Amino acid sequence: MAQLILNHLTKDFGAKGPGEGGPAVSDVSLTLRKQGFLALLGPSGCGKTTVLRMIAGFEQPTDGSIEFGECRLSDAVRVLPPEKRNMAMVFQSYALWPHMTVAENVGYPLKVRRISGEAWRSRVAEALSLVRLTAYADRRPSALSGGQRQRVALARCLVQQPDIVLLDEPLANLDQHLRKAMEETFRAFHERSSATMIYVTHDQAEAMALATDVAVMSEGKLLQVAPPADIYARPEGRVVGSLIGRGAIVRLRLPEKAGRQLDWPLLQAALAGRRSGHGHAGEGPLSDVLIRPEQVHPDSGGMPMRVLSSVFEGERSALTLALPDGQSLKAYSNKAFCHGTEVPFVISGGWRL
Ligand SMILES: Nc1ncnc2c1ncn2[C@@H]1O[C@H](COP(=O)(O)OP(=O)(O)OP(=O)(O)O)[C@@H](O)[C@H]1O
Repeated sequence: MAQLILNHLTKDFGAKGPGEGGPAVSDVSLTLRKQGFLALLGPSGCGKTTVLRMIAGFEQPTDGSIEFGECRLSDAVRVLPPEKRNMAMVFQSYALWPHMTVAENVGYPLKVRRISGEAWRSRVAEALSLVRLTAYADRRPSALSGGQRQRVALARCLVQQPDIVLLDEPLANLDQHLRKAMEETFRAFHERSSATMIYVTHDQAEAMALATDVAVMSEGKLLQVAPPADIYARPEGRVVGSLIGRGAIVRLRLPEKAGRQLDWPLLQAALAGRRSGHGHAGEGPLSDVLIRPEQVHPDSGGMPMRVLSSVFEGERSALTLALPDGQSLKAYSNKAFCHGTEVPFVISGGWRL
């Protein structure tokens, strides 16, 4: 299977309204892992859908190119039309034909390719079985739930045996419970299809749960691409640090030679403005430090922090704490704390962004 490569991809719609100016997508370069599952994550308007539409062939880049193996799919001069790319796209709206049955909807792309008879029946049956809709083959989409409709859209995608599957917020219209169930379906779909998948979402938990790689975009630019565990542990910069996972970003003066992975003695010294093994903390340049809630623990030997809020979340409570200098932190605890109490906490680690 060939690799998809985005090469300095740029799209400028030429819009110059108030607050606008830069290109929708700016100089995005990315080599997708073969048969990988890439989640494209970022706030609304950061250019995710525009990247997806350029990959699909619906938009032409203003600059840069898209390659699939040896084949150039798009650049500022030429665009291979969508129907000539072996790609399938799944939309938020499912885009099913209301007058066709589930089986007819799923088999439609095969009909377009003039596949009929036994070959048609067996491929449709296989795709329906994968999304667990065999019993619904003769229903119309109007007689299905939202999750079932999305599974029809997935089966229609699978039946085409595409090289690349593009998914634009496919779970956005489903409730939380169904989204979780559908994540399983997507995983099975990915394993079964051996296609490279690109999944646009602004839900970081969904991205982390599904993807082999997460790409974070902001204001048209690609900020970081890494496997979920890496991007969680070592985010680059404030935007990625605040988008991925829960956590607090605090500003601390750190010695010049402090690394990026910070331990409690160094953090404690920086918070108290004391000398640490790395030099004099509390006097170096100000740095952004990401502290995850699971790194903050109540400990009698810790630093006193004020509990600003304690929210019961079932398996634990989520706390908001105020550091002695007023900055806030998040923590998890099995024990509830009263608002306003001072409790000693230790911060087992932090990551300098
Ligand atoms: N056809 C178009 N003409 C002009 N501007 C456009 C067009 N399509 C998108 N844009 C602009 O490009 C920018 C990126 O839009 P895009 O839809 O790619 O963002 P997104 O990250 O997918 O957002 P969302 O999560 O809200 O769907 C936005 O500022 C948008 O207004």
